[in-house]
Amino acid sequence: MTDSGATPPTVFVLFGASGDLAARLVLPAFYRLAQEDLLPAAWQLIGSGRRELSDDDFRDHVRSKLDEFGPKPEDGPWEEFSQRLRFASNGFSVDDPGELVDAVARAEEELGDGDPSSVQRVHYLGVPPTAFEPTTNALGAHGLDERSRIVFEKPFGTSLESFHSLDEVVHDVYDESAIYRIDHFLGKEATQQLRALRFANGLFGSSWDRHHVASVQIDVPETLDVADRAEFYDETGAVLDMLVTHLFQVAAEVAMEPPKSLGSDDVAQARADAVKAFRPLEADDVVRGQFAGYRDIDDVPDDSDTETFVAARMFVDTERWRDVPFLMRTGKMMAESHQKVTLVMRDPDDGPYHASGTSGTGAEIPARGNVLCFDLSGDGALALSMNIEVPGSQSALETQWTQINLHDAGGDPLPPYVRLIHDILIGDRSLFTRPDGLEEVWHAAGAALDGTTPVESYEPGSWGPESALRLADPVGWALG
Ligand SMILES: NC(=O)C1=CN([C@@H]2O[C@H](COP(=O)(O)OP(=O)(O)OC[C@H]3O[C@@H](n4cnc5c(N)ncnc54)[C@H](OP(=O)(O)O)[C@@H]3O)[C@@H](O)[C@H]2O)C=CC1
Ligand SMILES: O=C1O[C@H](COP(=O)(O)O)[C@@H](O)[C@H](O)[C@H]1O
Repeated sequence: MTDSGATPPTVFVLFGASGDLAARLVLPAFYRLAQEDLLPAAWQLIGSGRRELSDDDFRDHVRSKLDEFGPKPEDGPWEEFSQRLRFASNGFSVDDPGELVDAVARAEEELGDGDPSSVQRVHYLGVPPTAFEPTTNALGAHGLDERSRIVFEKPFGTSLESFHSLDEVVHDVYDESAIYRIDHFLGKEATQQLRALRFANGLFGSSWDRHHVASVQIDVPETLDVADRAEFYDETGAVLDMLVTHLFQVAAEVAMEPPKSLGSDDVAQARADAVKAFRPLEADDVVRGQFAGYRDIDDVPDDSDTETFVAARMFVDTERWRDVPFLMRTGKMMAESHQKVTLVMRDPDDGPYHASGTSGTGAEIPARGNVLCFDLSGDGALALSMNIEVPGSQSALETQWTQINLHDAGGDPLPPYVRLIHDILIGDRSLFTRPDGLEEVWHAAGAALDGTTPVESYEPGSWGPESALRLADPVGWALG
């Protein structure tokens, strides 16, 4: 990890500073960066919001969120950290900049050591997608775009049309090189291991295709509820919140052709090319669901048709992946929480253990016995299952697992938001999405987004609607 001590003094403006994302992910990441000495030598964080808060109110808010979500602040380091927090009230729009312009000017006076224009600005839009365009326009209108990078949360647009409109607005104000579109699943350590495993190991690299892989599964069930962010969630739903964002980007990481290099442009190009090869989803390839009781949540309309679950079967139209289903599934209030990428390997076509084999052992190859699995959650892990002969039996085969936990492999695994915010501060764009890759997402989303598939009910604590199980036939889901 590069020390960002050499980066210029920075004022980091966090729009949506009172929200769920800020509380659970961005503020904890910032605190961790401070503790690991990975922030610029001089910095301030200005929270921005429509409500009226003093700097001290905001500090209390941040402290309470760190107490809740960690890392737990200790008194000394907290004092030092909290002195750098400010809040700019009364929103920020083209017509009314609220307190933000003045707050940024003050921060730059304090940080710039006599030269406020030496201070770099980072604007982080942790607000709902509907606020992306107006906030970007306001940055341009009030001159805060100068010397700045801008960071968008996902989803970047909610349809092909809104993607184009947002992309145009953003490029009117910003050059592409200053734009960082976050998809934090790309920042997970285990997602990056997909590349290492495949390109640094002949065994796996040579098996990474339709001749060896029966199905690719990207499975992110969550036991999590949505009650804390019901208003946002009901406008968004699982397709936009997870499928066409995180799950598609991870699918592109699996499906990509070898990039020319591991440099940021080549990797982003390979990912974008993979998305271009996604075949648009048809109605038969998509199951949407809503958990029973969802409509009883405060802020959810009684007749809401928002999906809290989606499963999709996608094909990637490249020679490498022809006819291999990429199965994706995610939902709230499900039976278990996981974030797994699984390559279910094909059984041998022939040979003594094959059903038509002549070994006479009678041993059957266990279903889904040879599987490569990446656990994206936490610090990440890789696991491989193999069919072995039960010692001494000479006839029975059973499946055994071996696992590597990434935190045992040395190094310093960082949570994705810590890694990505650090990359923004030092200007490394390799783990961020590009407009060419994102535009194709809207074509590939097809029937998942066009409302042609019904929303089926499922029981909280289950694996989603029954019909989602059938999508995975004949291989079946590796989880559940
Ligand atoms: N929560 C999560 O786990 C994740 C969220 N994201 C993305 O982060 C973004 C924010 O999500 P989240 O924090 O959950 O959402 P919230 O609903 O919690 O909204 C964040 C904050 O944005 C402000 N806000 C709300 N509406 C508007 C508006 N129309 N104009 C300006 N500001 C507004 C509010 O602050 P105030 O009232 O003070 O102005 C609110 O507290 C979304 O794009 C989401 O997709 C991405 C990954 C994970
Ligand atoms: O972006 C989102 O991601 C989280 C899951 O990711 P995690 O890394 O925080 O576990 C998901 O719960 C949320 O709905 C979504 O907005």
